Amino acid sequence: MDELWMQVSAKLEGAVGANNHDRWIKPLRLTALDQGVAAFDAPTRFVSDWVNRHFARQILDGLAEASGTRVERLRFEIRPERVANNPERAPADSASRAAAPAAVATNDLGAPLDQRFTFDNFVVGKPNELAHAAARRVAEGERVSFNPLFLYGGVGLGKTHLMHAIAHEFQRNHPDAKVLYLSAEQFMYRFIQALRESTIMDFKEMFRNVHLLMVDDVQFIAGKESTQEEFFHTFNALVDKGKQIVISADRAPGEIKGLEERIKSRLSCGLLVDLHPTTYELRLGILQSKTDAFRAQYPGLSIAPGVLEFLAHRITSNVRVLEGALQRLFAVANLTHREITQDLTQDCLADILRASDRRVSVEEIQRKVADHYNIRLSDMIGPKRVRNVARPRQIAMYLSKQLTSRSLPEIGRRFGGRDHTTIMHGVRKVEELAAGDETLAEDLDLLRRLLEA
Ligand SMILES: Nc1ncnc2c1ncn2[C@@H]1O[C@H](COP(=O)(O)OP(=O)(O)OP(=O)(O)O)[C@@H](O)[C@H]1O
Repeated sequence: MDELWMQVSAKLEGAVGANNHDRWIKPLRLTALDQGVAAFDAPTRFVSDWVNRHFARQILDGLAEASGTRVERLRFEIRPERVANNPERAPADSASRAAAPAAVATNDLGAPLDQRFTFDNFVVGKPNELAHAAARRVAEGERVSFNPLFLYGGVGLGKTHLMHAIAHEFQRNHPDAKVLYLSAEQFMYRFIQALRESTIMDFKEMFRNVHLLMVDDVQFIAGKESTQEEFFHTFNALVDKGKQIVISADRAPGEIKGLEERIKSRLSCGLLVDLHPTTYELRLGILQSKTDAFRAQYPGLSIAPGVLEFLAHRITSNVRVLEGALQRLFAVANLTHREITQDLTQDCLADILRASDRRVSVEEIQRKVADHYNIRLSDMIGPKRVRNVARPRQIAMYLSKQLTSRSLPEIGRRFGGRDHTTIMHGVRKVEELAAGDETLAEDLDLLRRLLEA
């Protein structure tokens, strides 16, 4: 059984992510597989219920595939003494953290905190500077100046990252304080569990004894009346005691439909800060910082000039997608022992790039570049080879390759029917020159921004 489970568990890591895997799958032990029922030992009821709700399908499929038999049901027995890695008892000492840098339970009452989500790893720019400053202030924990701090903004813009950073820093400044970070979904789940098990008093006490409560994705409780009621009381009790609360949501309290008015108004009492969509500069900063981290992980990999700028320009949806793109790029380059070039980037990220295609046209690029260098638009496609015409033309070729998803032959056709090798030569030439020529690099940056606007 152990061997079978090891095999399935390893596969599940890819499907559910390392954090979930560490927290929920690893603590389970498969004890029997009989007549379509898989029996497990689990450390707590909370873990088994969570697994049942969130990962049952993947576990059933994984077991069926690995065992070659039909598996239809999961059964759990709560045996904390029999499972090796009980997350609820995970030690929070620094040695164990060093061994598992990605996820660890410093936050033993709530969800695990990601060790990578710190203030040091958070890149600050115009769109998030206010949120970052407010988060820093709360993390000092000196006095409660605004309660709650309400962070909101679109998907993948860093709300969770900032909340974890606050939790880490607050705990560092106040080692004895109880910090509780959890998602609104977990809040609801724990509340229902407490009702079911008649442990509501314990539940209330647990929440009311924390020094810092952080609830992520609060929009989740919209429309869930009794959870809202309980949340409201917890919230008031903590505010009355002068304890800090941090909340995040995908939109401002007033815009969350299905949220009671009194909760909206309570949530709006403190400081509301908005994480704005990223700018080109912030995206580039984040990419540079993540690249430094990846370099440590993949020593020896090199990245050609212009690739990060290309990604920052083209992937504008959110930071999670940007990060995923870079991660994929490093993994592929590592596996294939290749340098990360523009070509590799376009091959390996074709799907992501297509999805966030900015639809800048080659014609528009030619027009802007011709204006910038004061040459005629017709020279872009004409045959002139003098330097003051040929160089801007190569720059336009380079930008066309960077900013559009056109292939080299397609770009060639738009430059007066030139061959794709001529375009490739132009692109390479500009890459080489930009690496050593600051004025050219600045020109490219400016043109990119003009085209992005
Ligand atoms: N300014 C930043 N600097 C560094 N990394 C960032 C920044 N903003 C976001 N990230 C990274 O982007 C990813 C997504 O961020 P996070 O999970 O905090 O987003 P979110 O706003 O909570 O999104 P969701 O609404 O989906 O929960 C994380 O890996 C995070 O580290």
